[in-house]
Formats: sequence, C-alpha cells, structure tokens
Amino acid sequence: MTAVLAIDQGTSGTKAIVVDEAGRVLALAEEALHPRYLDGGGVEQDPEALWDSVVDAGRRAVAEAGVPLAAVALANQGETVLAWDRATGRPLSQAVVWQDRRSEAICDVRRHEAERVAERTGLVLDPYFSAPKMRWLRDHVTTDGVVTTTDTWLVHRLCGAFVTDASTASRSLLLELDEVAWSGELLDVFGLGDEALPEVVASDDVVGTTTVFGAEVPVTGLVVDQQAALLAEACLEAGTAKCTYGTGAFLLAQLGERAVRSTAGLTTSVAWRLAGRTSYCVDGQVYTAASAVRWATELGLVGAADQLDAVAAPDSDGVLCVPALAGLAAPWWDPQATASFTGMTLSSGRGQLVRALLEGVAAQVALLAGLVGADLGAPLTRLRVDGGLTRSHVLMQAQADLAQLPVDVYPSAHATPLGAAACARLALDPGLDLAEVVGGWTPDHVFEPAWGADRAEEFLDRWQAAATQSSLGKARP
Ligand SMILES: O=P(O)(O)OC[C@H](O)CO
Repeated sequence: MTAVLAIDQGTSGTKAIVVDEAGRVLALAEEALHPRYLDGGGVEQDPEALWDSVVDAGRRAVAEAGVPLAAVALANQGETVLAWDRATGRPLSQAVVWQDRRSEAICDVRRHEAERVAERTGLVLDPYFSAPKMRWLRDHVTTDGVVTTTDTWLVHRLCGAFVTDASTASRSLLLELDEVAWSGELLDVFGLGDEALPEVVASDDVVGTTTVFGAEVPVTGLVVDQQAALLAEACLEAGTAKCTYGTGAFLLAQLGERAVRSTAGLTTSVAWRLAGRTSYCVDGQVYTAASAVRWATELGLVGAADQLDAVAAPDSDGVLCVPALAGLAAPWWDPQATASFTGMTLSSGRGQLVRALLEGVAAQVALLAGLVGADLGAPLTRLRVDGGLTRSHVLMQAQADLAQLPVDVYPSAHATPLGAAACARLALDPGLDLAEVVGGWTPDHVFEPAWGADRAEEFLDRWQAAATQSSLGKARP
C-alpha cells in the first residue's frame, strides 16, 4: 500500500488524513485553531500554533492509520503571510491571515498601478492577497528575516526547502500569471524588490524529505486549499466549477491552460501545475461563511453550526442579510463594506435571521456563479460543493434556488486534503493520468432548484441592492 499523509492547514483548523491509493481515508485527525480578530480589521494567527497543529494532527493520523507512509502533502490557506528567520525557522511576526484588512492603505496609495497589476497577475489590488500584507509586515512589524506565505515556512520546518507552489504564488500579486514567474516589476510596485523569494515549484514536485511524522518520507503535493478541492472534485474540464464552504466560501471554475482574465471583477489564478502543465481557474470569494456562522453562534442566534437547519425559519419573511463581516470581495472589492440585516419587523425572530444569513451566503455565491458564467462565455450548468456548511440542507437548497443550478454535494468531508493527496499521488507515480487519480464520483446529495427563475432574480436584485448599501456606495458590481 502507498499511503499518503495529506494535511489541510486551514484558517479555522488543521485536518490531517491518511489516504490509500484508491482514495480511501484510513485515518483522520483535526486540531482547531482560533484566529484573533483585532480592531482595525486585523486577523492574526500564532505561527507556532499553526505548526503544532500540523505536527499534532499529522502524527495522530499516522498513528491511527498504522501503515507506512509514501509521502506527505500539504494544502495551505493561500494568502496568509508571516516574517521568519531562515537560519532558525523562528517566526518574527504573527501570521497575518488572508481576512486581515490592515493593508488597505498600502493598496490605496498604489491605486494608479491597479490596472497594470491586474493585467500581469490576474488579481485585484486588494488587501486579501499576499503582497500588501508582506509590505504591511515590513512597514509595521520587522525588517528582519524573510516574509512568505505560511506554506513556505511550514515546508521549511518539515524539510528545509525554501519553496512555494505555483498556485500559492499566483495568490500573491507578485507573479507573472502567464509565465508563472516572480516579477521584478511587481515586486517594485510593493517595494519588495530586496526580498528573498522562495522557488516556485509544481504541485507534483518532491521538495525534500521529512522525519517529522516518523520514517523519512518525501514532501510533495503542495497546493492552495481551494485549488486542492477543485482538483478533488474533478473539475478538470473548462467550465466545471466548485464552491467550498469553509471559513469563507470560494467558487472556482476551471479555465484550462489559458489564463483568461476576468472581465466581470473576478480573479484568475493558477489552479495547479502538474505533469509539466499549468491549469488556471477563475475564482470569486465570500470572505465570511462558516466565520459568519461562528459569529452568529457567539451572539447566541444559533447554538452551533449543526443546529442551523433546526433554527432557520421556513421563510425569512423579508429579512435580508449581507454577511460582509470582513468586507466584500469580488466583484465589489470593498474591504470597508460591513455586514447588515435589513427588513426586520417586531415579528422577526432568530429563525428569520438565521435563514437570512444562510440565504445571504448563498446569494453571494449565486451572484459569483453568474459572473463566472459571463467570464466563461457560457453559464455554469451545475455547481459541485464541499466543506462543512454543505451539511446545512437549508443553505444548499437556497444555493440551488438562487443560483438556479443543480448542486452536487461531494461525498467526502475531506475534498481539500484529498486534492493535495492526489497531487502527491502524481508525484509518486508520474505515469498516472489526472482523471485516473481523482476519478469519477457520485454526489452524496443533489439539490435541484425549487424556485422559479423570476423569484431567484427578484431576490438577487434585492440582495444586491442591500450589498451595495453595505459597501457604502463606494464600489458597484
Ligand atoms: O481556510 P479556508 O478553508 O476557509 O480557506 C482559506 C482560503 O483559501 C483563503 O483564500
């Protein structure tokens, strides 16, 4: 048996699975993480807590599986950065999480460069991406060490390599998207020209070996978590799309080998570099999905995420929620946007509010699905979905209703680590074909639209008007 330890180092936790060559999960271990939410839009994580969670979850999964490993794979959060000392591996800052908006001013003073940056990188000049956060760390925390995304630091601790994979690099605002190479010009835009940057590797490159989880094994299968899920869900043909409902909700559609730039306010990134070929994807983001649910549980609106469907009223009775608790991403790109509930009356209860919150996430994803269709030149025909919140039938039905698409729920709760494991599998056996590795899968559940198109359109118009209010009228989709 060739078992792979695949680790999904996410925002709210780290998950480790041991998976066999048939994609069967032999063992699972999870460690929760608790980002700190600071005044002024800061969101931070303790890097040592990230590392400990990787080691602890990984070791527990390996012990439970009780089989020898052939490789270790790592999916990462994408845009989260930290400063660290390359000689000792010691962190020199907190990890500045992708949701952190404190680098907004850094983007604002470079607004005149926005078009050039977008054309080169496929991204939007926004604090979501890595480069503004790297600049912020340099301006506010330390000029020592290196500043990189968390994957580079974790992999360095695992095996000593100084690398990042092409998908992660493509979330930085520093990568020439078509060449998949760091850009001196873009580094200068952010005043990062003197930084030591990691080597950009493919997701099936073996970057070293590690003994952190027991016997010495290769480290490979490095990829952004969202792209990993896209791969696991076999979105290999241009026009196939998935949405992962994790801390945020991220809709990605496969573009094939052409890095088509969005004309609809979305972003284009590397999906993966595998077997010597680069695939691209277009993506749209909802910054707060499970984190909006967590917020609602802290307010006492709902006891826990698994009670959402029990609490949600059958109808929101006119209550609308824009869950923009960490600003709005595509197509608004407004870090200052705030969340809102509107349309409440004396009879509105928590049932209506909880339903409105779920409908708010679904509405945002539905709008993104429409924009993805515009970029692809043909509407999406189905939406594949994964992530913890897919357990909410209320959310999934609202998603089908509002997007007017059948929603196929991925049968495993582990799409992201399974995608990273698939990359490692290709590294171990380069003769394999991508489609063979991720294979066909049967949805656990299919949600068909129950609403008519007119009702969905009317809802989305009202929701979009509320979102525009939330974004202070600064930006318009
Ligand atoms: O931590 P997650 O799973 O919500 O994913 C983080 C995203 O990839 C950030 O872009």
